[in-house]
Amino acid sequence: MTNEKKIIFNDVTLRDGMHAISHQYTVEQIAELTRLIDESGADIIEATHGDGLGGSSIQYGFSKETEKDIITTAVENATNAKVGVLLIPGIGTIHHLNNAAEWGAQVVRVATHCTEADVSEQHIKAALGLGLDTVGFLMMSHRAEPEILLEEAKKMESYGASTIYVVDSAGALTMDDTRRRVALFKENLSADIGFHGHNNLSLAVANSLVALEEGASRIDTSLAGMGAGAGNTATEQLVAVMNKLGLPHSVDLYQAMDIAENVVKPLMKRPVQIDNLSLTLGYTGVYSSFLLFAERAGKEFGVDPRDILIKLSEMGAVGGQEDWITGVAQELAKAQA
Ligand SMILES: CC[C@H](O)CC(=O)C(=O)O
Ligand SMILES: [Mn+2]
Repeated sequence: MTNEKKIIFNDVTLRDGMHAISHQYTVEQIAELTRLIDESGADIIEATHGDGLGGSSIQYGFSKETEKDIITTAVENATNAKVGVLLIPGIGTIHHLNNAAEWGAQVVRVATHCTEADVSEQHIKAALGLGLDTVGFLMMSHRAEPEILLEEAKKMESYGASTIYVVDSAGALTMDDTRRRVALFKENLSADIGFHGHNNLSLAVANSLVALEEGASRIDTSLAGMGAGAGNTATEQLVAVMNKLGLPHSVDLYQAMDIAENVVKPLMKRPVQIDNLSLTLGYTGVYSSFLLFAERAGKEFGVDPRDILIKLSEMGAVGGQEDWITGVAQELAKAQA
């Protein structure tokens, strides 16, 4: 690998990690984690509801703290790292974005389904107008062939995004799938490239390394993998491998290990791990954040949550369609009876 430029670490423990605890971080936990993640050397700390700005709702689950408290707490406790937010157009609006910038957020990732980049135009332009580091985030990237994904990435680049992400929301990409997508971006975009992985098929670290090999310069990680499904690329694991490979970055391995072990793992109510359900997410290509919803619906209606996920995959469910889950569980229960 020939990366000479420092790889930017975008920590998502306080955003994707929200999914794993149904968005229940307290301001005290956000303050402590921000301080520790900042001290460990991460470059960007993303902090919002798991579904981004405006996500706290009956549809996605209410967060414990207000959006303002989440963002301002992160901003007040980050000394070196920039604080970032996620914005899914339609869930969050430009009004939310204006607030986030006023509260001190410096990075925004405008996230769309991988074939819907056109809905990001006004949000990307608004973010640029606010002077934010503006990133395009193509969710469920496994659902678009590399050439189609590139066309969508080009749209985000044309709107002004300076970094574009391949996002493996379902943890469904194989290493070759990742390589083809990132390599095509590298050949055809002038924007920087990022990769966001989930570990449902146990490939998050491997896919992140492949992305780095192909020229990605930003990488998403979370401590102990704290994130949706089987979690994200675990910071401490990726750092250990990058150190062995001599890849440049600024995260301290022991600090990352200690925060993961002593602070983040004790917060997990349900272990963030590869189990039958999270493996099914990766295997069938279903949104990682559907895990807890499917598990709950399975219990409520007496059906195997794997069957719920398989049905959602057949239906082509995308992020934001959490409301389908109860209906699917009900139908399966009826068919079973
Ligand atoms: C629902 C938003 C989602 O969690 C964004 C993300 O991290 C992903 O698509 O993986
Ligand atoms: Mn994610």
